[in-house]
Amino acid sequence: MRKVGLLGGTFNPPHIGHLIIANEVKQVLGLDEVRLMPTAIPPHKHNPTDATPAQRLRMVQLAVEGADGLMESSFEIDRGGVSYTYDTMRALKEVEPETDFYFIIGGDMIDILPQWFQIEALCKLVTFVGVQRPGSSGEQSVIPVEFIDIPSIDLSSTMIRKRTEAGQSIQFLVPDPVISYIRQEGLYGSTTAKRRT
Ligand SMILES: Nc1ncnc2c1ncn2[C@@H]1O[C@H](COP(=O)(O)OP(=O)(O)OP(=O)(O)O)[C@@H](O)[C@H]1O
Ligand SMILES: O=C(O)c1ccc[n+]([C@@H]2O[C@H](COP(=O)([O-])O)[C@@H](O)[C@H]2O)c1
Repeated sequence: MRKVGLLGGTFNPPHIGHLIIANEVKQVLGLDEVRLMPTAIPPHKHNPTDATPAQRLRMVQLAVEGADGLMESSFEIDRGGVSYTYDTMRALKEVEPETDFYFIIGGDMIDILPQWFQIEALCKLVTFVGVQRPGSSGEQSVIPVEFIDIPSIDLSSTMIRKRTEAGQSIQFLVPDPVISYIRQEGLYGSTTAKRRT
């Protein structure tokens, strides 16, 4: 059986927290690969209007370029609509019945896991892997989650958007090719921030 990690997210934009989590979990669980999979429409979040699904997918591609064992997945964006993980996993299991999937979630997600669509059936399709996130409650979940100890990273896409909007540097927080893309596309108000990032 192949062991594949999935890090689903909005990735608006991707940041080094995403890459560190994916890489740490891959190493600790001995996964063959981890796929960063941007949602089409996120189920429990405002649908981003500042970056399109195609732009978020492109940023994820640029973020994982050259990273050993990390790759992007366009599976949810290709499907379109609201990206319920249960629907995704049922579809993925049909395409790859011989793969064991490990779905990675940060501490903030663990808190709302019981409210996910078809959560009990979903638990039979994936192993949830939890990583801590500053500001979220510790390693407790009513849903079975395998917790993994990784360096805690106090970073979010919201912080990156705010810094960009304010013309502050996002260097080292976001991979360089993604920073260039953000500028090129004028995302998050970056046209005014150009000289300072
Ligand atoms: N710094 C972090 N530490 C732990 N988990 C994280 C971190 N950043 C993101 N994650 C996890 O990665 C997944 C995808 O996150 P997402 O793309 O929504 O980024 P975000 O930083 O949470 O975005 P936003 O600030 O826009 O809400 C989620 O499971 C989230 O909990
Ligand atoms: O399926 C659900 O009900 C569900 C509810 C909330 C979040 N998720 C998934 O969790 C991942 C992280 O979500 P987000 O909102 O932090 O980008 C992403 O892959 C979402 O599709 C899934």
